[in-house]
Amino acid sequence: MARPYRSVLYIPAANTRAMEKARTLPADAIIFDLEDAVAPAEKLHARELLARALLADYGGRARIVRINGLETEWGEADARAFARDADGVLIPKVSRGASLDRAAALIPTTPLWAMLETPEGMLKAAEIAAHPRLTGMVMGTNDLAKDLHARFRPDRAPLVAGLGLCLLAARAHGRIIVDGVYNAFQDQAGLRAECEQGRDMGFDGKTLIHPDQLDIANEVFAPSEAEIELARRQIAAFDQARAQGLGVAVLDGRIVENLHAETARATLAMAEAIARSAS
Ligand SMILES: CC(C)(COP(=O)(O)OP(=O)(O)OC[C@H]1O[C@@H](n2cnc3c(N)ncnc32)[C@H](O)[C@@H]1OP(=O)(O)O)[C@@H](O)C(=O)NCCC(=O)NCCSC(=O)C[C@H](O)C(=O)O
Ligand SMILES: [Mg+2]
Repeated sequence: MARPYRSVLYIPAANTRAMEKARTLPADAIIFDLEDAVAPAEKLHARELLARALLADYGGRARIVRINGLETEWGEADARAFARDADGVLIPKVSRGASLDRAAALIPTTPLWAMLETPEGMLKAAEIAAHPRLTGMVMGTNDLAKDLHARFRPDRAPLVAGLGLCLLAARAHGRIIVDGVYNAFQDQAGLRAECEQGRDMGFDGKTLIHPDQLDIANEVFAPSEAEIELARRQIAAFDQARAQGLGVAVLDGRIVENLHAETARATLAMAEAIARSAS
């Protein structure tokens, strides 16, 4: 069944106030971060705080834990601590498919997610996406820009090749894929433009760093009323054509074929999933 990942909010696991607040925020998913948002001196404390926080009710929000890399002194214990109590475990800086094998052994049943944020990860996106235990992919555009020596630009031109490779890989293997963060969390117009770019490329949603970014991501990544109405009309027109023994319908001067009807049905399924998650 379709599940929305329009808005995926990072929360530093050392921040108890933010973890509590997130229980009422309109996020489709939360990433509780033990990695880059937690200082080394706080790592063990953050792990304890997060274990306690996850006992609380987060409603329908997917609870994903970003652990420290398995090559670090904290990663393996993080993995063991959250192998059962999260809805997903997110492994940072995954650069090849085999990097997920160790995580898969430590975390036998909980869905695995991978951060795609290194140049090697872009080049190996297909083998990462093909890993049988993988559920979703998250773009780490800050780390990627750093490793590429790229500059931040509104059109994200330096990152587009990597974003595209990861999208191709995710779609080829049926994985969820969520775009990277927009750092200037008070710049609503810039966030909207970047969400629209990500949506148009094909991402399921955007990772976010501040509650003020939630409404824009939820709006941009949801089907609009006009899209829902068009989808209903496309399905009706196609069904009618089929009933007449035709393979193609024409609606508003455009063809509607089976593939368009499939997209229309996916649009309606997502709209229903969003409505369910809001109720
Ligand atoms: C960016 C922030 C440090 C700003 O924090 P702050 O100054 O406290 O913000 P506000 O005063 O405006 O906060 C208002 C209220 O909202 C709550 N809050 C703030 N942020 C969050 C959040 N992320 N989730 C839930 N709630 C949040 C505050 O507690 C205030 O509540 P109240 O007391 O009721 O008024 C801060 O937003 C922050 O730390 N954001 C997350 C940063 C983070 O997680 N970074 C790591 C992930 S990004 C990354 O690593 C990407 C990737 O790997 C890559 O390579 O690109
Ligand atoms: Mg990163």
